[in-house]
Amino acid sequence: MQHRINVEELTEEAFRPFGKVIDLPSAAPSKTGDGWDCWSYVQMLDVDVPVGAGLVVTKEREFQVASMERHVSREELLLPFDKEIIQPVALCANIDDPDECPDPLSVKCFKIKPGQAIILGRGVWHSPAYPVVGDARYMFVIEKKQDKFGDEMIKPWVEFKNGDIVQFG
Ligand SMILES: NC(=O)N[C@@H](O)C(=O)O
Repeated sequence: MQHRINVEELTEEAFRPFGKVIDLPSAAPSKTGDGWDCWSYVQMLDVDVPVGAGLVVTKEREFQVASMERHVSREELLLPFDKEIIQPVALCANIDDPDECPDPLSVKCFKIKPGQAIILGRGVWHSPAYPVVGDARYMFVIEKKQDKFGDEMIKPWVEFKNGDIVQFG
């Protein structure tokens, strides 16, 4: 079955079931200087071992997703470099179930603009992000450790229940 959903703007409230949002706070900066304002800490990444960074060049392609991965033991910070990206996510129903499949009915797609970032919660299903237009580059930061169900395998992708497909736009 095919499902069709709209891409949503990234807001703290809409993204809450999937993790945390990093964006400029409306509150006054905690530090300022000559020509700069600083807010810290705007968000926390919960880790217990060193983190590593990965880079993805994501290429223009059809807006549809059939499978996702998840990291049940680790949060993941993710941010676009140069251009807007779209991040599909799905709810984690049971973080202790190694055989869980992502539920296509829980999928949401969020637009992340340069200057914004997300921290995916542990176990939250996600596909690689998509570029809005053309090709784009994004970075992710995650603990360098084995995940509980071994999602460092070569092929961590799990198809949606019943082989469903989610299209977005
Ligand atoms: N988010 C993304 O594109 N990739 C990471 O989740 C990863 O583990 O490779």
